[in-house]
Amino acid sequence: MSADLQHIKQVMAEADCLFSEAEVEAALDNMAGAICAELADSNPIVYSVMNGGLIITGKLLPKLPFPMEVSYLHATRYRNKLSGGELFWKARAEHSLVGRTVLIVDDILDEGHTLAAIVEYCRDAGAEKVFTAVLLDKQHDRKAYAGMRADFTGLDVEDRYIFGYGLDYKGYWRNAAGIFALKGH
Ligand SMILES: O=P(O)(O)OC[C@H]1O[C@H](OP(=O)(O)OP(=O)(O)O)[C@H](O)[C@@H]1O
Ligand SMILES: Nc1nc2[nH]cnc2c(=O)[nH]1
Repeated sequence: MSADLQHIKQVMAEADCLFSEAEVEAALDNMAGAICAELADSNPIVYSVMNGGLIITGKLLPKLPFPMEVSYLHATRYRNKLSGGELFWKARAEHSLVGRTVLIVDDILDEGHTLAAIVEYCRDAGAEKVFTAVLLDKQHDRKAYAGMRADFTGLDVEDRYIFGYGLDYKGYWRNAAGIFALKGH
C-alpha cells in the first residue's frame, strides 16, 4: 500500500465521529419534510453542487415525492485543500432558469461564499425563487454575511474540518457513512 493511502486510513482511524449514519438519515428525513412542505407544488429545478453535494442529493431526493427536474452545478473553492480560496466554476446550468423555482443542494455551508455565489448566479439567470438546502451548517462567525443560513439545514456542526457524506479529506472519504472531524482541526 502506498504511503498516501496509509495516511488516508490513519486519518479515518483517528477521526472523531460527530454524527452517525442514523443521525444523518434522521436529519435528512426532517429536511425532506420541510422541503416538501415548501416546494411540493413549485415544479423546481434541483441542482446538486458537485462534488460534495453528490451523496446528500442522492439520499435526499428519493424522499421528495413530487415532480422536479434534477441536474448539477460544479463550483469549488477548496479543491481538496483544507481552506477555501477563490470560487472556480467547472460546470454551470444548462436549463433556462427564467421564472423557475430553484433548489440548490450542497453538503455544507461553511463560510458560505460558495452558496452565496451560486444563489447570485441563479438569480442573475432569471430564477424567480432560489432555495438552498445543506446537510451541515458550520458554527462560527466567519460567514459571508452575518446571520447567513440555508433555507433548509440538516445539522449544525462544530467549527472543525469535517469529512464524510460527500465531504472529502484530500479527495478521500466522501463515501464515509457518518460525519467525521479531523483529529486536531
Ligand atoms: O461555505 P464555503 O466556505 O464556501 O464552503 C462550502 C463548499 O466547500 C465544499 O466544496 P469544495 O470547494 O471543497 O469542493 P468539493 O465539493 O468538490 O469538495 C462544499 O462542498 C461546499 O460546496
Ligand atoms: N471536506 C470539507 N470541505 C469543506 N468545505 C468547507 N468546509 C469544509 C469542511 O469542513 N470539510
